[in-house]
Amino acid sequence: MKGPLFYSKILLFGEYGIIKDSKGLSIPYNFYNGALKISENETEVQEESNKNLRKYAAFLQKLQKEQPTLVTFDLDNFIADLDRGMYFDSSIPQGYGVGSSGALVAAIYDKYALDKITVLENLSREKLLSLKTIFAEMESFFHGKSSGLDPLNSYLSIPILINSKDNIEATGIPAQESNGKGGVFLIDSGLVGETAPMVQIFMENMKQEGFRKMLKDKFVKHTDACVDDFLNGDVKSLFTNIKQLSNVVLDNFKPMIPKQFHQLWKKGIETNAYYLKLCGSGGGGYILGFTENLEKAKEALKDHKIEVVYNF
Ligand SMILES: Nc1ncnc2c1ncn2[C@@H]1O[C@H](COP(=O)(O)OP(=O)(O)OP(=O)(O)O)[C@@H](O)[C@H]1O
Ligand SMILES: C[C@@](O)(CCO)CC(=O)[O-]
Repeated sequence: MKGPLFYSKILLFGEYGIIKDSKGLSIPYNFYNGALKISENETEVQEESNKNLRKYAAFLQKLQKEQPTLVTFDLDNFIADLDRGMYFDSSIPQGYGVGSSGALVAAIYDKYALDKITVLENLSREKLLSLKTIFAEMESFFHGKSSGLDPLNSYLSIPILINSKDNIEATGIPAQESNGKGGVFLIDSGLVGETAPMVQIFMENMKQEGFRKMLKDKFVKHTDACVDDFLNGDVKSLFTNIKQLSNVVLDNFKPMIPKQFHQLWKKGIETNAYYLKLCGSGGGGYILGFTENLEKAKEALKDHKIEVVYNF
């Protein structure tokens, strides 16, 4: 047995901000995917995945007991499938900011949720919001606090615009320029990051008034502007705003940027060759880059592995 594929995602804008009501824009990233699969002779990796899913089944049992009106699952079937060796067969790297746990949550909801909201029906704003609320609870097992956006993106496989916490919509993004000079790219930091401790640091920082003010007056402001510019195809304004965002993140989100990238981050801002931002919660995994000139950026970053994900 092999279930449907669920894809990785890239949160282009909105990490952390969306926990506190900024805009956000998340797009599917079809390069990686995962699916639930049952096979008899399990490898070590498959066994590990199966073990993880067992812990997750116990969590879902508790969740549906505590919040029966939110969501319920066919847990008997889930556990029976786990006994038959089911695991999440996934190429999505874990702790890389591209939503491995989100794809897993989407796959489990798709297969085992009762009365589920399906992709095929007309998805009103209310239904999208219900889905996001369910996914936020389901993903909290992996993340601590979660917005639910990653699983939603993976489940629907379309770009999602977050206007605010309770106003989200499916959206289109401007078509790519196939021979555009500029682009968005991923840099592999070579380190595994963990979302939960990063979100914890953020929540701790949010207890300080100065940090809250910075978030509202700078981080959220630039994030919102970047989302608007990206969707409007206003590339010139986008780069003005992304430069500011890159600066604010370097100044205020240091624990989320691996040390060996601080200098590289700064160099981008100083030379205007590229601008870096967090990809998801940071702390390792991928770093997102924006450049008006991919050739120039590649030259400046020639010691690093780069994957282009969008062309301007
Ligand atoms: N194939 C898999 N099988 C079982 N569990 C998995 C699998 N892939 C991911 N997970 C679970 O998801 C966790 C990783 O989730 P985490 O939120 O830390 O990172 P991420 O989802 O890759 O990154 P981000 O949320 O920043 O995009 C793993 O520790 C594991 O519990
Ligand atoms: C850091 C965070 O904002 C994005 C992680 O992809 C957490 C979340 O909202 O799920």
